[in-house]
Amino acid sequence: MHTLPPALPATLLKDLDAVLVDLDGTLVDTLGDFAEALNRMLADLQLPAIDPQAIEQRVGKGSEHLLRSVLDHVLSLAGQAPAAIDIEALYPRAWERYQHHYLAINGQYARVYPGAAEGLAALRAARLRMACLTNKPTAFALPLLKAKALDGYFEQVFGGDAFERKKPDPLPLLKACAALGSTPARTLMLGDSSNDAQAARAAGCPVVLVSYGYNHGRPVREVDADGYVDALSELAPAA
Ligand SMILES: O=C(O)COP(=O)(O)O
Ligand SMILES: [Mg+2]
Repeated sequence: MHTLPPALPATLLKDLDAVLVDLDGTLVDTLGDFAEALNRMLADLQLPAIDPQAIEQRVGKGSEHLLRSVLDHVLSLAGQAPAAIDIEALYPRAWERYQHHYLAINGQYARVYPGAAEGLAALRAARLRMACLTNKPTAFALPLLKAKALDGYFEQVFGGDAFERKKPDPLPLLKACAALGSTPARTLMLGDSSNDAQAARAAGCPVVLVSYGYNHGRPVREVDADGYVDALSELAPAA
């Protein structure tokens, strides 16, 4: 089992007031939901389907980025030059269809990662204030958290549309810290990708990454962070 590196002091949780928790790839394995909603959307547009593996590498920078990247991928597979104009011409209908399908299946092809609820319970028991901070649209994040019985842990839920910019920009973290009445130095970011880590570093938040999520197809330990865990339950203080 991987243990926390020395860079993550055992006392880290004692030096915190708050925690910001990422959603996709950190709390919930949503790749099945992404695949189902994207492939239903692609079928509506009479475009070829996309493999979950190709989707996984494209998750993390929000739904608008995901959709453009998926359209670009399937158009090039279909032998069509991925001219920006094609994508932009398809985008409004793609977005409308994607939203429709995602909301219809939200959570049905997704599962909470082992140890995630236990980890959140431990953070709550440590009296830390908690917000969910995701690049997923708020309208997708709220029903997903509720469907997976994770909503009760969070005072606030900030989606990718909550602020002017998304992770890896530090702005969402800075605004979420302010909303929780905490300072970045005393607010831990828990995430799964370089987007979470870069945003945290730029905001001045400590950051711990899970090893099992979506990091654009790259090993997560390549990403600069204060620690890595194989399950959020590892954050529970040793008895
Ligand atoms: O929807 C995404 O692109 C990723 O969402 P996340 O920030 O919860 O990982
Ligand atoms: Mg994530």
